[in-house]
Amino acid sequence: MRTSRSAGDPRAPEIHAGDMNDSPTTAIAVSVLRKTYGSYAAVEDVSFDVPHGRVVGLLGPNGAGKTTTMRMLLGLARPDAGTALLDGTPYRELAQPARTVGAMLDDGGLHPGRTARQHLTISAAMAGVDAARVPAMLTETGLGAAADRRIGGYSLGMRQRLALAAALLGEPGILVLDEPANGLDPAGMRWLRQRLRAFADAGGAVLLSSHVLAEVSNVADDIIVVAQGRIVADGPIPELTARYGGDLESYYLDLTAETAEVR
Ligand SMILES: Nc1ncnc2c1ncn2[C@@H]1O[C@H](COP(=O)(O)OP(=O)(O)OP(=O)(O)O)[C@@H](O)[C@H]1O
Repeated sequence: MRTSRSAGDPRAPEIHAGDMNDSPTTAIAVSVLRKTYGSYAAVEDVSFDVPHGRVVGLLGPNGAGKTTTMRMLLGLARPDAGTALLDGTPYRELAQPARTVGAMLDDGGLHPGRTARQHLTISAAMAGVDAARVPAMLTETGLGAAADRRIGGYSLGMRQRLALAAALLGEPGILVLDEPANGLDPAGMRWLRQRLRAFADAGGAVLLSSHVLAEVSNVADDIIVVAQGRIVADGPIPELTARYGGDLESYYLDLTAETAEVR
């Protein structure tokens, strides 16, 4: 279970300490995480947990600290303080990272001169995953027909599909996805929504960031809202938005109105 749930006043901070137990139901445990760039605090005392079986949307204005939080979770940025654990272990200490967590950040280091098939085959080898999964992932993400074309000629949505295929390659139990729906066509969005739902229903945990609130409403169970590096709300969408008739956009815009200015 998550550590803190409170509908309360939607403007009231709902900050809570992360649950540091290593219960097998806790997929992601972030505790008092902090990251500064010079004297600038991009992430300040951020704590939350994501249990297995849930899809959690990480929301916040531009520059709020979402990507920085995900980068620390994935061992790509070193926290100044705090911990970020995946199934109880920091990313850098995972024995087989690709089997624990699938990630989609930025463009995932896609090489324009390679084909999607080559990219996934190399990714599989690096992750210690059976390359036999590659054709299935290409088909599942709708890239079968484009698999042998160079990535340099791919559209944004095609690159997103490929990044998702790479994230799913190791059959991980956790997904950390930064703006996964960005550029996807309606069929791609529906596929993603259904795939993430099925993933969570089978016991997987998903943390995804998005600015498309309607899409988050459709796919996520819970949301975490960050503003200016701090968590300002955390809980199930129906509870948090009850006073807004379930309208996530109205709730979110009200909550973040005072922090809408990009830092
Ligand atoms: N390497 C860096 N050096 C300096 N500042 C950085 C660096 N990375 C991030 N920041 C700053 O930290 C803050 C948080 O950035 P971050 O990318 O985490 O925001 P975000 O919530 O993901 O935003 P967006 O919705 O626009 O993607 C921003 O003000 C950003 O400029």
